[in-house]
Amino acid sequence: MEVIREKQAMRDWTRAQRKAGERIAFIPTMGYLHEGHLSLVREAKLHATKVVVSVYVNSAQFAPGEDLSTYPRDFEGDLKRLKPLDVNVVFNPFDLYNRDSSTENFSGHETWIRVERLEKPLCGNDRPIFFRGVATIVAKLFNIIEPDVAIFGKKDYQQWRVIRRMVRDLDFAVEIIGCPISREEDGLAMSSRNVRLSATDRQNSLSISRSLREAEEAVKSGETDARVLEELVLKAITSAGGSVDYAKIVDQETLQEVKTVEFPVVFAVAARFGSVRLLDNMELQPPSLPPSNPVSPQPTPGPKLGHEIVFF
Ligand SMILES: Nc1ncnc2c1ncn2[C@@H]1O[C@H](COP(=O)(O)OP(=O)(O)OP(=O)(O)O)[C@@H](O)[C@H]1O
Ligand SMILES: CC(C)(CO)[C@@H](O)C(=O)[O-]
Ligand code: BAL
Repeated sequence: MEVIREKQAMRDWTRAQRKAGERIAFIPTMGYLHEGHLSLVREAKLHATKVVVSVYVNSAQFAPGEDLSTYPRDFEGDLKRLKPLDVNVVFNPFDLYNRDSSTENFSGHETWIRVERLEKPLCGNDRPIFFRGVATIVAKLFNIIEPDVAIFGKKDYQQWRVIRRMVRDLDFAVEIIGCPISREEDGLAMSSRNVRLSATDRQNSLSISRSLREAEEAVKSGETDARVLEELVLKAITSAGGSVDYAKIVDQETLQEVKTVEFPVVFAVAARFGSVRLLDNMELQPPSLPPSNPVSPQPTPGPKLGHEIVFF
């Protein structure tokens, strides 16, 4: 497993591999890796012959006052976790922006990607520059690494949708795959930030996944009123001491709020316990639709891996 820190060395590596007939999968991360990240690596190996994982905490997606300075980091631990999975390259650049050398700001960088509609709801309300930062860094990473396929987790559902849209709209030659959420045994969605939860908040944060499961059961029993379902989740989380940024049932494609659960929707939640902001979500199908109903029409059939594969 090679660690590459320079853009040009990364590009040279990919181009040499492609010349040799290899297919390259890429997993962008911000490090402090857990089983959720490793599940993306395993998925990547089903789609490619070589795997690149980036570890880069992208300051451009954090607004002032957000948790950039306390974001957990453990690069040596990350390498130990990736090694047994036969990852080929860990791309760990020092900095990817052309910054004014005397400051930490972005005065040397002025090009930003906005996915105008999809970036606005849900996390876009609470993190005003988040998706601009994510779309821009992912575009830069795609340009540097030039992967054939890139893997994202559906834990960050809106991020996955934003990236898919960017790839489609800007004609990136990369296939985007979304993977299911990996959970702890008790149901908490795995997240690097979980490590910052106090023992009490860790316990109380289970109200998120538990109430989402209750909402899912309610839908199975015939409840289709989105407001009723949202209220159920909101109450469960606030009663457990959490503060809800949003608990919304939205269309899986447009991320616009729906009134009733009549077509494939996703119940998306962001909630804070202490200073830790957690995301979780559940794709919901009304009982009348078969559970395997695809999220979106597939232009070409993909391999049957149980995960949504989108070709552009
Ligand atoms: N529990 C999980 N299941 C599946 N994918 C995940 C999970 N957690 C993170 N990922 C995916 O891993 C990739 C990198 O995410 P990132 O490094 O930000 O980790 P994270 O756990 O989401 O951290 P945090 O939410 O604390 O920022 C993203 O595509 C993200 O969706
Ligand atoms: C996609 C990403 C690596 C961009 O910095 C980040 O938002 C993440 O880890 O989900
Ligand atoms: N996984 C999303 C990265 C962030 O919250 O900044």
